[in-house]
Amino acid sequence: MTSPVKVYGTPLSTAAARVLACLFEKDVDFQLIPVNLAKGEHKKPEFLKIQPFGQVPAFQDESISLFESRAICRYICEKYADKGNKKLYGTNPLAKASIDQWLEAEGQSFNPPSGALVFQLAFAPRWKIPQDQDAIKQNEAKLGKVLDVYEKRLGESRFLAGDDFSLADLSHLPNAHYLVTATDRAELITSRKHVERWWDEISNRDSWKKAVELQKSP
Ligand SMILES: N[C@@H](CCC(=O)N[C@@H](CS)C(=O)NCC(=O)O)C(=O)O
Repeated sequence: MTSPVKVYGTPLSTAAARVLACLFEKDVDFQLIPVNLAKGEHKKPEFLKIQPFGQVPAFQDESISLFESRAICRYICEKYADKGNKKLYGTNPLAKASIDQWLEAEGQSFNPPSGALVFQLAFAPRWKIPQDQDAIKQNEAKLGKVLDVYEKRLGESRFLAGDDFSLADLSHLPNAHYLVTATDRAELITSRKHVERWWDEISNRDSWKKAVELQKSP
């Protein structure tokens, strides 16, 4: 019997939540090994051996040890191609290319401004860090422009990469979730008809609901 894959991190981390949602979508058993960021466990030498940048998540499966959430998700999809949602990372080069394109758009265009807004609006107040109003204004404007592109795309296509829910859609869930549920800028998503329809559909997937459930008892 093979042992479950290991995820090091906390489900409250957006990057770790991406990997957890992917594992649920692929129906792959995992063991979550808590890393307490508040206690600085991610900067300890033992952890730096598996994540040299000192960030969560880190991941281990048999002899492989990986970091970077999107790379981990791609590995899970390739290694466990026959399990769970088989279309999550496409089944042919054309589908994969489109998924990769929107996965890159998430990492390069959506994540920076949405991550900055989530940090400023949801986490800075919790951690008693002063909010940077200029950063909020600039990132809100940047994210608005990105979401205008998404609005057009999602007016033509049910999901970002086509007719099927994919890793590209899944990868947006953690930041979008905090934006909608933990900031007062939910309208960035809900004021755009097609983006809102997409958000409703992807955030109601069982895989994401299970990842959110884990956040309640991290
Ligand atoms: N690009 C990385 C980002 C990882 C990341 O930023 N993790 C955050 C939590 S969401 C973290 O560990 N922050 C603590 C730190 O940077 O010291 C990934 O996708 O895995």
